[in-house]
Amino acid sequence: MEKYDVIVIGGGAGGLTVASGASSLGAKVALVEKGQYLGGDCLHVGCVPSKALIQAAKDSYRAKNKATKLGLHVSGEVDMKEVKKRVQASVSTIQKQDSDERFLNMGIDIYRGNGKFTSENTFMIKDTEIYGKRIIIATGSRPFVPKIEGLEEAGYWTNETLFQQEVLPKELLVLGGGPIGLELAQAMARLGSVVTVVEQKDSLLSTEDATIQKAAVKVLESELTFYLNAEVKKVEVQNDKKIVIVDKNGQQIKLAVDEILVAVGRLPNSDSLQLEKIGIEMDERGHILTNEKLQTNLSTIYAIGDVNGKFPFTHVAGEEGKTAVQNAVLGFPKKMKYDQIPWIIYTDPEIFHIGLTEQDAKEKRIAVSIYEIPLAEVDRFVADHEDRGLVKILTNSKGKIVGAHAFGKGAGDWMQTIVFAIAQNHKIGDLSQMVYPYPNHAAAIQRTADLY
Ligand SMILES: Cc1cc2nc3c(=O)[nH]c(=O)nc-3n(C[C@H](O)[C@H](O)[C@H](O)COP(=O)(O)OP(=O)(O)OC[C@H]3O[C@@H](n4cnc5c(N)ncnc54)[C@H](O)[C@@H]3O)c2cc1C
Ligand SMILES: NC(=O)c1ccc[n+]([C@@H]2O[C@H](COP(=O)([O-])OP(=O)(O)OC[C@H]3O[C@@H](n4cnc5c(N)ncnc54)[C@H](O)[C@@H]3O)[C@@H](O)[C@H]2O)c1
Repeated sequence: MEKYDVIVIGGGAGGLTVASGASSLGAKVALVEKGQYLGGDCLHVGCVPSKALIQAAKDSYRAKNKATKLGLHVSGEVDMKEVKKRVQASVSTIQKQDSDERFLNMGIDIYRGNGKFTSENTFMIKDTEIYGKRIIIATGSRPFVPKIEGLEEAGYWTNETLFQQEVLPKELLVLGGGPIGLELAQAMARLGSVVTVVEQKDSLLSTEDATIQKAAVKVLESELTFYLNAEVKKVEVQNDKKIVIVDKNGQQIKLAVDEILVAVGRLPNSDSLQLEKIGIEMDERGHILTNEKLQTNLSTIYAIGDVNGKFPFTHVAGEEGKTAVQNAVLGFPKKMKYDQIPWIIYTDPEIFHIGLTEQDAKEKRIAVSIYEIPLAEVDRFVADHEDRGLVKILTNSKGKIVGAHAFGKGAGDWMQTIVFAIAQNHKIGDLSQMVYPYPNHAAAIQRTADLY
C-alpha cells in the first residue's frame, strides 16, 4: 500500500490549497478527485462562470440603459451562445492554473475516482487503497433540490446546468433568494429574461446590515419580481410552459414560465465517503463536524470548505486549507477565526460585508458608533452617474472598527482597504490619514472615516 503524509480528498478551492501547501513543506501528498478536472465548483459551476455571466449581463444592460441616454441606440437580443462561449472561455483560461500537470510537477500523486474510507488512516479509490498519516476532506457541496410535486418531471436548472445553456428563457422562475439566486436572477434579467424570484423567508438579504439591505432590495425590486414568504407547491407542463403553483399566505398564484432555476441552498458532499463506518460525526444535513483546528472527532482526519458547513465561500475554503496544513503537517495548534472574514454579494451594485451589522451589535448589546455616507456625496460616483448606495462603518468607543458594510458600484474591490485596516488593528481615524488619489471610488471610505 502506497503511504503518504497527507491525503487530500477533493481537488477544489480548499483541497488544492492543502495539496500545494503541504507539498511545498516537503510532505508526500496524494490528491483524490472524482471529476475529470481539478478546480472544483468555484471554477467550473460557481464563482467564475457566475461572475463571467454577471459581467456579460452588466455589459449588455449598460449598453441598453446607459449608452442609449447618450444618443447611441442599441437594439436586438443577447445571443446566449455567445454569452456561453465567453463564460466558458473564462473558465478554461483559469483552468490552466489548476491543471493536473501543475500539481504533478509539485510531486503530488493524483488519484481519479469517488473513493471511500476504510479506516481513519486509509482510503480506497476503485481497487487501490492508500495510507495517509493525515487525511483532509475537501469534497465541497452540491445544489439541494427540494421535493416539489412535478418538479423532476418538468425539469429545472441548477448552477451545475445554467452555464451550459444556449437559449435565454423568456420567463424564468428562480427558486430561492439567497446569494446564488439573487446574483443569477439579476444577471438573467439583464440578459433579457423576465425573472420572478420565489423566496420562503419574509425578507431578502437578512444577514446584511438593515440599511444596506433596504438600499439593495430597492434596486433589486426595480429589476425583478419577488414573492416572499412564498412556497412552490406544484409544477406541471402545459403547452411547453412550466406552470408553477406558488402558495403565498394561503393564496395560490399560478405562474407560467419557460424555465426554473433552483437555488435554495447546498448539500455537503459527505454521503459517499462511508464516514459513518469509521465513526466521523456529522450534523443532520451531513456537514462534517470539526473543532477550531478543523479536526474531526477522529484526530487524523480534518474537514475544510463547504463540506464542514461553516462558511461556504472560496476564500474561506482557502484559509481553512492553510490552517489545516499548519495543523496536519507542521503539528501547530492553529485555530481558524471567522470574525474577520469579509464577503461580497455580486449583485450590481455590489454588497460588501465584514464584521458586525447594526442589528448584530444591538442583539449582542455591544455599544457602537455608526458612521455612514451616501455615495451620492462622493464625487467619483456622481461623475460616473452611478451614485446609488452607501458606506457604513461601525466602531467601538475607542474607534476600533467592528463592522463595515457597503452597497455600491465595485464595493467589493474598494472596501478591501477596510479588510486591511481591521486585520492590522487600525482604527477608523487611520482611514482618514492617508492620501486617496482624487477622485477614486475608495474616497468613499475616507469621507466616512472623516465623520469620526
Ligand atoms: C453559483 C455559485 C456562485 C458562487 N460564487 C462565489 C463567490 O463569488 N465567491 C465565493 O467566495 N464563493 C462563491 N461560491 C461558493 C464557492 O464555490 C464554494 O464555497 C467553494 O467552491 C468551496 O470550496 P471547496 O473546496 O469546499 O469545494 P469545491 O471547490 O467544490 O471542491 C470540491 C471538489 O471535491 C470533489 N469531490 C466531491 N466529492 C468527492 C469524492 N467523493 N471523492 C473525490 N472528490 C470529490 C469535487 O469534484 C470538487 O472538485 C459560489 C457557489 C456557487 C454555486
Ligand atoms: N458572492 C458570493 O460569495 C457567493 C455567491 C453565491 C453563493 N455563495 C455561497 O453559496 C452558498 C449557497 O448559496 P444559496 O443561495 O444556494 O444558498 P442560501 O442558503 O444562502 O440561500 C438559499 C435561499 O433559499 C431560500 N429557500 C430555501 N428553501 C426554499 C424553498 N423551498 N422555496 C423558496 N426559497 C427557499 C432560503 O430561505 C434562502 O434564502 C451561500 O451561503 C454562499 O456562501 C457565495
